[in-house]
Amino acid sequence: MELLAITLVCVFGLLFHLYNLLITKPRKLQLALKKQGIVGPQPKFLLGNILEMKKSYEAAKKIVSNGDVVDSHNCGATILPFFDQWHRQYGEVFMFSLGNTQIVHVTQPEMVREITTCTSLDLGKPTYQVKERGSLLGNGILTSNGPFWAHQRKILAPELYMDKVKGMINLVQDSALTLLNSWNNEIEAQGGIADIKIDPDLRRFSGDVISKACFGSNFSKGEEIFYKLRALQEASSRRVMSTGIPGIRYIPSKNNRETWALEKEIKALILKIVKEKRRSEAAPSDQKDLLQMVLEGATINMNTQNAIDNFIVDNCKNIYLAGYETTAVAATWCLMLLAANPIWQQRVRDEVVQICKSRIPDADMIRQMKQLTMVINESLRLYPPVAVISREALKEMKFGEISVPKGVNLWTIVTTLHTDPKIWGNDSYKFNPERFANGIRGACEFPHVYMPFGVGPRVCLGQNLAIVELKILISLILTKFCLSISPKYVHSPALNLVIEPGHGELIKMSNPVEEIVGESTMENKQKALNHNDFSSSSTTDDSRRPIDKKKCHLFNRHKPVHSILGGGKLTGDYWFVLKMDGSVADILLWRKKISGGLLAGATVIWFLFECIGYHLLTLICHSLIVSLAILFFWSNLSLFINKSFVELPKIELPEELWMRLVLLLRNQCTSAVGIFREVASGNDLKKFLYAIFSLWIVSIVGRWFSFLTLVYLITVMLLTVPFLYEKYGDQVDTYGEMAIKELRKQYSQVDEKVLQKLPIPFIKDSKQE
Ligand code: HEM
Repeated sequence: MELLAITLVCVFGLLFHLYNLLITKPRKLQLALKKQGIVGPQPKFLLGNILEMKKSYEAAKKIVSNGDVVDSHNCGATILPFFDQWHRQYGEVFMFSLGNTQIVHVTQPEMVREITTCTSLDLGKPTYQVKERGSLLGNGILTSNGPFWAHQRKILAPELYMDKVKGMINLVQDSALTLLNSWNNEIEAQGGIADIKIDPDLRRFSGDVISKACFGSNFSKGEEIFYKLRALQEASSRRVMSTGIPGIRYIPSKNNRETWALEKEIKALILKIVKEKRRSEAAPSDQKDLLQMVLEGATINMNTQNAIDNFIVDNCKNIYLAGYETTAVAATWCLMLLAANPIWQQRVRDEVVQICKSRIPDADMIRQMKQLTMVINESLRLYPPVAVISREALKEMKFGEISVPKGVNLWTIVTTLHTDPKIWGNDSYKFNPERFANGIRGACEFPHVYMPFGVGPRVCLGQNLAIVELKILISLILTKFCLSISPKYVHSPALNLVIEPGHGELIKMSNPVEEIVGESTMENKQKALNHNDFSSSSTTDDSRRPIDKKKCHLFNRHKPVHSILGGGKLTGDYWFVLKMDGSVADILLWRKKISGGLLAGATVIWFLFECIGYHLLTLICHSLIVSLAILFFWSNLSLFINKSFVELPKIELPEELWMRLVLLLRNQCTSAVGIFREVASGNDLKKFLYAIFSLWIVSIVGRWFSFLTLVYLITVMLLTVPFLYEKYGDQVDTYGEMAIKELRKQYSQVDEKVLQKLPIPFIKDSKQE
């Protein structure tokens, strides 16, 4: 009897709770809003307006366009079509429901300003997000509220300030070069022009950057986390349209089971990295990565190990998710817009070439890129990765004339605000970066409605890093490739937590020369020729002029000397040697001050050993004696004068540089062995004779000089011949061609009179060929 009574009380209690949750509470909130004149579409029991939204979304998705018609960019009409319709019907402020969650839609500029810049902790991230995306985001910085959020922001923010981001530029450059290298290989493999699906590659790029920024030297392990997070994100976005339906996240459906398994695996992977990091803490490093900051923050105000673990795991996931997908889609849309607008593409390319002058863009250079900034701003206006900024009133609050009851959500639709013709003018759906010529203030009447990175206290923490990534990547891509929209591209923006191309992003990419030759004017062709190679930038300096393909060049070369010497070359497996290859070319062509120093150093060494008769070991010992004596006396003298000990700087040889050197040496040795094999294989008589002749010449020259003099002469030649050849290439080419013709004549005479008469069969074959 007692048991029956308890069961009945429990059942009635549950029913009452459900009635309150599903009917009374939403009705109360709707009534409170209605009283203030806020209306909206009629919600259905349990689902609210979800079915209507789903139907409208599916209908809009069917209207897709191909690459030829990407000239109007109303992506809001495809991804959030119901808002357009409700906006027209109910005005700038209206309400709707997602399940039992009540939402007020706001696009009225003044009210938007009040909401987004509100600093009260009573306005926070919607609580339904924590429930719905708990497995993806946990209670990290993106979803948490109140003092816990403020604590997380305090820990993470300083790590993403501009001065820290400047320290990450190297890793952004490296990741960008890896991407360019892979595209270059693909284009070369397909004969100079290729349709490339850029979005997965761009995700890999931004994931790579975040992995390195987050996990430092452990970044390779971050890759596995990255793939699992992507899968978790896909599983979570499949649930977007069931947002707000109570209890649905507890049902062990296939999707939910997949989500739970991934969540567990990701947690285990992150904690494994943390464990390894703690173990290696015996040798603390000055360079703190983001994970290090999270680890230090986790120990403050946390009582249990589980709370510490959750803090670490949630924030790692949050940074990853906040940073990689958003930046990747931002880059994707920006490249799509540049591919569809060749004039802007060329404008930005010209600017980059002029600023970078054959160097890889750095912090200072990207700061000067005004045209690129305008293009990125316009791209983020038309395709903001984050479509909705949402908040929840955690207590009753007032915005303008409207009193917002506790529990009501406020949604600001970024796509609507970014394309409203009343704010941006009649061309609001067109790509026109010129509108940002005078910055954001000059572009629209209400600058605060431009919010690709949000505004106010919860503004994006990673915007500096994102902009640096975008600028470095896009500037490098434009100087290396020419972009156009592939005919196979289907323009269909889709909402999967971020706004992304629904069918992927296909861009036709080619070496700039080939592309423009095919479809544009001679003037463009000449311009593109100037941009043929990243390292051979277009400048007024005659020594860097582009190669004229019609003219005969020595050894039939069709590339500038700098490029032949390896400058900006993007092939080969060891992409990280690239930067050094570029530097070698710069040094040989006297584009770096070090060239003079090298020549002078080589001359001094040669003079000491060869002319004065100094010995290597003696020189090393004498140098060490002098430097040790100077430092010893200086340390003691400074102690005497300043009364403080002068500590000598700790010198650590950079591991990366040594790796590069060793790899470069290994590559050169491998290619030398390859050439030896090829010549020795007996297939090419001409090559064989060239090799024998060259070695014979070297053996004679070797007899005339000592080894050191020979090395010195080679150094002098390396530092003078390419430089002089680049400067006086035309004259050298003319005389060189004459000399080669003469040599060929002599060779054919020898061939006819001697070689053909020898009874060796392959000589005759080679002649026929
Ligand atoms: C183009 C790239 C990016 C875009 C468009 C973007 C956009 C945004 C937006 C709109 C918000 C604010 C959401 C709101 O107010 O509710 C935000 C927050 C945030 N973003 Fe980004 N983001 C980008 C890149 C990054 C990167 C690279 C990182 C980290 C490395 C990052 C870390 C964060 C964090 C931690 C927050 C939460 C701030 C808080 O709630 O206090 N974002 N982002």
